[in-house]
Amino acid sequence: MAAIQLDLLKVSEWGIFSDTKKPLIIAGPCSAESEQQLFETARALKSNGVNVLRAGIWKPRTRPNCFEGVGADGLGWMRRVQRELGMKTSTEVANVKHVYEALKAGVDLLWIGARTTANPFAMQEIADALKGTDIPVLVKNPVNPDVELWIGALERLNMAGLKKIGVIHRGFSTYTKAKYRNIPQWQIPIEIKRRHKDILMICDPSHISGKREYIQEVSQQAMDLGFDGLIVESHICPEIALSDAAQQVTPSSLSEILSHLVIRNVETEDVEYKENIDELRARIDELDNELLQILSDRMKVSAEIGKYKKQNNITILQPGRWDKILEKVFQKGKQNGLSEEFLEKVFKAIHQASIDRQTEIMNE
Ligand SMILES: C=C(O[C@@H]1C=C(C(=O)O)C=C[C@H]1O)C(=O)O
Repeated sequence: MAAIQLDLLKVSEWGIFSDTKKPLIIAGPCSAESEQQLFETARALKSNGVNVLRAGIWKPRTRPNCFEGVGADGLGWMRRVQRELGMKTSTEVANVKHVYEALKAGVDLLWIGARTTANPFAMQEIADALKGTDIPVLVKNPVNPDVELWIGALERLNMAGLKKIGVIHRGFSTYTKAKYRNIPQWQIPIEIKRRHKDILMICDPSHISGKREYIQEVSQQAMDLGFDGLIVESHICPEIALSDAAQQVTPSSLSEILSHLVIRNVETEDVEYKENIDELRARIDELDNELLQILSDRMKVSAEIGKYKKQNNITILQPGRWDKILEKVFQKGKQNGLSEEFLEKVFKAIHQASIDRQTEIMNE
């Protein structure tokens, strides 16, 4: 299907962030647990310059019998935060009932959780329920690394007339034990940015990290990749949090993390920088041309091999040969400072394309 260009309103016109200088910050507890916990956290965040509070009211938990949020009671506490602290508030909605209750309670911004984004039926129902409103909505990536599903959710909201739409990158579920709770796979949000240059991009370092000690590095990486802001889980007393205790930070640790962030520019007018970068990019362009020529030559040889295999009734896949290639590539790569992880991705893609070409030949 052809890409739909989203009709978006700039974040400066959302009426949410008083200052749209990067990084935009949304912070607050994973869950609203009590009026006191929510209010004290909000007050501490506010005194550290945070103006948009986040809090989960309905918590989609993986297993039953976990704390599943305080429900509609928490919406009243959010109202108090708006009234007494002058902060904006945000929460997650996962179904039509949540949408109506959050709208009725005057929540300022909604976000869609990863499990909901992954479900087009739920997304369509939510989009229909939001029709006629102009509330800002941030869409978390689906749990699986599927760019189309993520964009599909944005398109459903946009087609319902919402223009204050952005994304939250919270990483992707994994079966394997990895450093981070949800692996970032940065190429997925990078692809979103490539297709929708003006979309607001927020990173959720808390859910990517799973542990508070990694929040700084993930936040910095997000800034270096041009994200507009961060949504961070912050709790007045993380140790006793009812959900996600290991990844929440106190409001003062959050300030500390933010104060260490280096915010870089996308471009500069500096003439010398521009000249030098142009020269280096010309070299990259030349190398890319060589790379393309080499890939094309390799594919031609693979096609010849395919024809020869067909004549001799030989299988396309040759596991022994493929294993030797990988082994040699890893060894040479090591001497040239290229990681196995990187080379494995590149050569697996090349091998697959080579097999696809030979399959076409076999079927001719
Ligand atoms: C090209 C061949 O066919 C397949 C593709 C390979 C490749 O692209 O390097 C290697 C082994 C085979 O699985 C071959 O048999 O050499």
